[in-house]
Amino acid sequence: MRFIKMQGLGNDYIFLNCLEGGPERLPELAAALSDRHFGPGADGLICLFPSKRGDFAMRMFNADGSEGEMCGNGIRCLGKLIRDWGLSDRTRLVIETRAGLRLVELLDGTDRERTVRVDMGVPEVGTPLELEAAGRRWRLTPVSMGNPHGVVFLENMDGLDLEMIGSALEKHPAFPGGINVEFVQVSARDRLRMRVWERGSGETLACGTGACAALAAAVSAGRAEPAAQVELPGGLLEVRWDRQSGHMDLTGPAVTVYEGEYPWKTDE
Ligand SMILES: N[C@@H](CCC[C@H](N)C(=O)O)C(=O)O
Repeated sequence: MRFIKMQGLGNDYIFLNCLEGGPERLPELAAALSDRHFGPGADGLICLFPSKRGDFAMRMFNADGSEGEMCGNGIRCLGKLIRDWGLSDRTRLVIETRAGLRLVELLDGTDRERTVRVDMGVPEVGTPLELEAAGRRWRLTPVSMGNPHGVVFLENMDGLDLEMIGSALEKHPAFPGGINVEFVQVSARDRLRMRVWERGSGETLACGTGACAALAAAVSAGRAEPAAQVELPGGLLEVRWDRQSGHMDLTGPAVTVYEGEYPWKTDE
């Protein structure tokens, strides 16, 4: 089975072309491909499918095989890949996700790396909650970007035990389906520093939907302007919230890493 590995700010995924039908047992395959010791290694799997509502459809699976609704870094990579595979020469593509239709716009770039902008839809910001996790109380703002997030503001992120606190909040009983958790330090009104613990994948170097959730929570709390840079361990994402339409857009890189073959037997 042929695959391509790509990354956006180090948030890396294995991509499969499933336009003619995908392999069986996708959740199990996602976990096998994502394994960083016994497989190619990635934060998850993204599959390209045909769509009746958009130009193409995408399904994304986390490293543990669970299926997510949307992936901001992954959809940018998929936009580049559709062009690289010669499936479309358009620079604007509508991609169907489990979170709805998303417009992907290919900007400048090379064969290896391209800047891509995505209309991420309208964020839904909930009322902040006080939660007990890992022996402490946390104030968390729930945000839906089509997938569930919880944003925690910190004065200083140095020394944060992301694995312990992130995993406790991810699986908190208040969120039966789990959440992605963003820890955010507001460095300036147009710059946020963020670390993320992703549902089903653990710590990742970046998260596109998470960066949008962080800005939506920060603007709603009066802490930031609606256009900001989000600084992640993997690099910078540009996020802009158009307060008139309510839509947020996300701009960042999409990078091809390598192409490979994986011995996946469909009859196992
Ligand atoms: N890394 C992604 C988000 C991936 C989905 C997530 N783990 C979930 O289960 O919702 C991004 O760039 O948005």
